[in-house]
Amino acid sequence: MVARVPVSVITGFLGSGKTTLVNRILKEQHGMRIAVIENEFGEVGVDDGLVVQSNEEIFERVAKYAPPVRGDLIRILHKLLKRKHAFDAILIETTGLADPAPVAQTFFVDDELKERVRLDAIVTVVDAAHVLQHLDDSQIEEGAENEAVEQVAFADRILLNKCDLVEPEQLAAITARLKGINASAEIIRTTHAAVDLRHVLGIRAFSLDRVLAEEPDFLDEGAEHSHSSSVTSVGIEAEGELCFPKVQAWLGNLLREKGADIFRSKGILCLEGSNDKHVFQGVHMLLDFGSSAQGVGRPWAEGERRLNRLVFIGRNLDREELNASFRACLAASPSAAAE
Ligand SMILES: Nc1nc2c(ncn2[C@@H]2O[C@H](COP(=O)(O)OP(=O)(O)OP(=O)(O)O)[C@@H](O)[C@H]2O)c(=O)[nH]1
Repeated sequence: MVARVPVSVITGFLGSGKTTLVNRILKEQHGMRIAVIENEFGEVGVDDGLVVQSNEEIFERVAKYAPPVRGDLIRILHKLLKRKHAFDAILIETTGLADPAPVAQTFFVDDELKERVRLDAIVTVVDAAHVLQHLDDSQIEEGAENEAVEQVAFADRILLNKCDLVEPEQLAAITARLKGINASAEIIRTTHAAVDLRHVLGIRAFSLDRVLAEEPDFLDEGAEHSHSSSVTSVGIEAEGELCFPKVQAWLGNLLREKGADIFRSKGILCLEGSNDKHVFQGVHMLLDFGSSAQGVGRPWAEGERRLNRLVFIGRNLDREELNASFRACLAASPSAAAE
């Protein structure tokens, strides 16, 4: 019998470090051919510009799937398995708002997939700086699931990431809290998702029995789970060069004032006077800028249309206001000139 291809599901809340982990896996010299399947939440895809491109043959960034996930995901996996060159491993990165259960279920409901692939583990990346706030989120509607809790509960392994941002005593308290939700998953502390890949890939940690003990309707395809609908996204896609000091001031003020509600923001930016691709990454109030010149994201490809692409994910987002304040940062915009 041909060995089944191991699949790792990388989950974790918005901004916890999933892409950082995937990039790390792709850059490592492990000699494996790895297929990556990504799922983005929101109208404007930004991650394709943020995932590293490996110059080796090991990585094929295959496809994106859109929620609702399962049908799409099954189709993508079938397509993957038809390829001539087999993959040694498949990584599925979920959106930060995904419940990992339907993704995991995919591997048990489709007969052909059951024979060809096996779910190796659900790896949950946790943001040490924000996890308690997400686990204790009081704004989730009555009866809806808290995805942050689900992601921890379903984990076979937890990467407690961003340890650089919190004090050691806090780490101990967070670890105790995570163990309270999931006593069996091993917790590995990381910064920038730096982990020995042997602790993440090929670990054979997923146990259907354990999941069924906790969630008896796991294999019931019709089982309905209610998800919070109060979190939405606003995407902005526009041509034009931006004035960097204005963008900095705009995003800095926006996240300072509304960062409690804006869980995640990120974008690819074209800046006035620069040929590099610039990116920003926001997680609540924390904001970082980088550029392809610094090795962040990919540079503009020859002939690539230079588009600014931004996405904001959170609650109470004001689409018009976000669009208007973005436009005010365009270098040649009338409103920018009027300031
Ligand atoms: N200080 C600090 N920042 C980190 C760490 N890990 C990741 N980051 C930063 O956190 C931001 C979000 O990281 P990503 O890897 O994009 O997070 P993600 O989970 O893929 O985000 P979404 O897919 O949007 O949900 C980026 O700016 C990272 O550079 C860490 O350990 N410490």
